[in-house]
Amino acid sequence: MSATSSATSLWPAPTAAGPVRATVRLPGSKSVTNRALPLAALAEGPGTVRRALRSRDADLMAAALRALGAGLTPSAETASSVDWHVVPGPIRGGVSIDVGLAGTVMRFVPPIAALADGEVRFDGDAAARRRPMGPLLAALRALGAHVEGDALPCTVRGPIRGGEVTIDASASSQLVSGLLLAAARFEKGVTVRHSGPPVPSMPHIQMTVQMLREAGVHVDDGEPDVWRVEPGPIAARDLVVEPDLSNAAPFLAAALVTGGTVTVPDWPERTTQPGDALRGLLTEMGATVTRTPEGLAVTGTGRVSGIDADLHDVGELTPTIAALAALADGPSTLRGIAHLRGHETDRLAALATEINRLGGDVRETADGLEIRPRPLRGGVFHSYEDHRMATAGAVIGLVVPGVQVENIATTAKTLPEFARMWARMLEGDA
Ligand SMILES: O=C(O)C1=C[C@@H](OP(=O)(O)O)[C@@H](O)[C@H](O)C1
Ligand SMILES: C=C(OP(=O)(O)O)C(=O)O
Repeated sequence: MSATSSATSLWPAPTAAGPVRATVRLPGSKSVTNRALPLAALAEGPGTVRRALRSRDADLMAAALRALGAGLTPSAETASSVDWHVVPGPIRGGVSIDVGLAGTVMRFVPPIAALADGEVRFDGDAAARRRPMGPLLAALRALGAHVEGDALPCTVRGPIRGGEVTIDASASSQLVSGLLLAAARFEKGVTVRHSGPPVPSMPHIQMTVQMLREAGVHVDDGEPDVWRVEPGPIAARDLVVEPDLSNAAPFLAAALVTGGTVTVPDWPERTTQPGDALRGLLTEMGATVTRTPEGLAVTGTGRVSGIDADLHDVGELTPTIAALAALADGPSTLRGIAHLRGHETDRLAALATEINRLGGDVRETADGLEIRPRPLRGGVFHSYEDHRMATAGAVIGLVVPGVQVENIATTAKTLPEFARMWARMLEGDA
C-alpha cells in the first residue's frame, strides 16, 4: 500500500522526557456533534447545541445543513469548540454538498436531502469516493427518493415517502444511523432491517437511538437488527455535547507508554460513546483507571501488556490500541474489524505498513491484526489522510526517537488542536 497524501510535511513526533503527568480537556464528540446538528436542523423550532466540536468533519456538517436551508449562528467560539444556535428551515434542493472525508456527513446528510424536492449533489475527497455508501443510496431509492450513483459522487432528489427497507449494514453502522436520524420527518417514518454479517459499531447506533428518543422521537429497537422510527416532530432542544472519548485515546495511551498519569475531565458517568471502552481496554493493557474528582485518571507503569480483543463495536479505537500493542511486552490479536478497510483509509493495511516500516511485526488477518512487538526505530509514519493514523504515530513517537508523522494536520478532521495539545501534555498540561 502506498501513502496517498499529497502533503509531504513531516512532524517530528516529540519523545517523552519522562512520565507524562497532565490533565487533558477534550473538545466535543464528533459523533454527538454530527447527530445533534442534523437533529436540530430537522426540529420543530430553534435550538442550541453547546460545546459542539469545531473540526473539519463538524464544519462540513454545519455547512451542509446551512446549504439545505438551516440557520446556524455560532457563539462562544474557540479553535475547537462552538455553541450553535440552530434555526430549522424548509429543506431545499438545488445545492452541492462537500462531504470531505466525513463518514457522518456522507451517510447522515443524504437522507435529509431526500426531504427536498430539488436535486442535491454530493461529493468529497478522493478517499471518500472509496467509502461504502451503496446500501444507503439503494435504501433511499427503495423509500421513494430519486438517486443517481452508488457511491460518491451521487445525487439525491426527494421527496422521500419512507416505509420499510432491508439493507446490509455490515460495512458501516452509519448506513443505519443515517436513515434513522432523518426518518421521523419521512411521511411514513422508517423500518430498517439489517440482513448480512453483523453490523459494526453498535454503540454508535445506540447513540443515534438515544439522541432521537431524547428529542421525543419514538424508536423501537426491541428486535435485533430491526429499527422502527415513527413519523412525528423532532423536539427543539438545548443540549451540551460530551467530550470526545475516542479522541482521548492517544492522550491516555501516553500515560501507559511513559508510565505517567493523564486525567480527562468531564468523562461522562454513562455514555453511548465507544471511547468509554478505553477504561476496560487500557486496564487490560496494564493501566490503572480511576474516577477522580478531576476526571478519569489513567496511570501506566511504562510496561504495556499485549491484548486479545474483539474491537468490532469500538473499531475507531483500533489505531491507538495497535500503536500500544506494537510497544507491548507480548503479542496482541485485534479481531472483528474487517470493516476498518472502508474507513478513512484501509486502516488494517495502513497500520501494518507503517508499524512494519519502523521495524515492527504486524500481520493482517481476514478480520484484524496480529501484532508482535519488536524493537522499533525512527522513520516516517504516513497518515493516509487519517486522523487516527496520525495520532497512532504520535503515540509510538513518545518512546521511539526519530518518528516523523507525515501530515499531522490531518488530525483537523476531528481535533484541530492535536499537535498543540500534545505539546502541552508533554509540558505537563493541556
Ligand atoms: O456514527 C458515528 O458517529 C460513527 C460510527 C462508526 O462508523 P463505522 O460503523 O463505519 O465503523 C465510527 O467508526 C465512526 O468513527 C463514527
Ligand atoms: C471512522 C471514523 O470516521 P468517520 O466518521 O469518517 O467514519 C473515525 O473517526 O475513526
